[in-house]
Amino acid sequence: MSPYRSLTWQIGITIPRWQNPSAMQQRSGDFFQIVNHSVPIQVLEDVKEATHRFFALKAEEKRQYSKEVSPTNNVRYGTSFSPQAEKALEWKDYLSLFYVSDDEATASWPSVCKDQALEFMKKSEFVIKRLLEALMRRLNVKDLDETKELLLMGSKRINLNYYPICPNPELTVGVGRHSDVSTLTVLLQDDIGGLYVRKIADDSWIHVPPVAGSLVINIGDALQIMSNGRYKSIEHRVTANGSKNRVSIPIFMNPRPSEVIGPLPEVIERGEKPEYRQVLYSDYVKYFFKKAHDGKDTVEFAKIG
Ligand SMILES: COc1cc(/C=C/C(=O)SCCNC(=O)CCNC(=O)[C@H](O)C(C)(C)COP(=O)(O)OP(=O)(O)OC[C@H]2O[C@@H](n3cnc4c(N)ncnc43)[C@H](O)[C@@H]2OP(=O)(O)O)ccc1O
Ligand SMILES: O=C(O)CCC(=O)C(=O)O
Ligand SMILES: [Fe+2]
Repeated sequence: MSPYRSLTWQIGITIPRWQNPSAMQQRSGDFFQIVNHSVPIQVLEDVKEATHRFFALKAEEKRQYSKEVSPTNNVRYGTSFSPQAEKALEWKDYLSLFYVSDDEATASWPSVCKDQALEFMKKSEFVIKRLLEALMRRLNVKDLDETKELLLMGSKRINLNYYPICPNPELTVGVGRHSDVSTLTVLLQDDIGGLYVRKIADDSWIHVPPVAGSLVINIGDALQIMSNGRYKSIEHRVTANGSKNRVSIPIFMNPRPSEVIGPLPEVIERGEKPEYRQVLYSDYVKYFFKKAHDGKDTVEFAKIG
């Protein structure tokens, strides 16, 4: 049994103590969806609405947050993933908001969406911590103390993704195949569909059906590295849609950029061979953003041998 499978079992029995039972709604490989997660449904609805509101702004209003002119690196509006490196652009616009503090967010995030984005982040923290605690227990890490908490979730980023109707959806993608560079990603999708995850066993793709009120949980590369490969970040992609606009809102929980990450001491203390070297997290993220989406290749950056 993979550690992740037993984690999903663990969550199934742990969640009744935080909120309600029936946490596990859908699960496929290393992705799963949770319901009864304690984030109020209204908060989810509000942030989806706020996302539509931001992308409905006039082009010149949105453009003031683009990389070229945004007064802060913490707010970035753009198209596709890494346009300078891509042969063809992805059919997606995004607003990426890096969390520094409530005051900074209030001062610099766009007013049409900042309250709703902040509220979604804050209300998700409880479930994220419980998930990380459960994941850590399987790695022999008993306590999520302050140092571990900073290592796992010392920096947070929320993206508002907008996938406009595409006239020729078969000719492009919404998001190319990739794994997230986060520790853990909590993703809210709307009811349109189009997110697929890759099944490790046979290389096939599984659609992640929208489930009302659910959150998709996705393990990222940072946790793959810290768990010495016991947890695997999952490859995923999004198709373009020929008839409907779609939004999704991922919250990426990350190590701080200045953190050096590698297999956790608790994982390798019994002589297990480290599969990954120690890497500065900001170097890892810069490497990710430098190239077009390329499946799970980013993690090779940290692989030994
Ligand atoms: C957009 O489609 C996406 C996005 C994603 C995103 C996933 C994540 O964000 S996971 C969490 C990432 N980790 C962090 O945010 C950690 C904290 N941040 C940092 O450490 C730094 O911001 C940095 C990422 C290391 C970059 O900092 P800096 O050294 O100041 O360099 P920059 O000039 O700002 O950026 C370098 C290069 O990367 C591009 N870039 C940076 N941030 C983003 C962003 N949020 N979204 C898109 N691109 C970004 C930036 O444009 C620069 O490119 P140049 O061409 O200008 O060199 C997952 C999947 C998707 O499809
Ligand atoms: O839109 C989605 O469902 C997924 C988006 C995604 O993978 C990302 O932003 O990293
Ligand atoms: Fe992703």
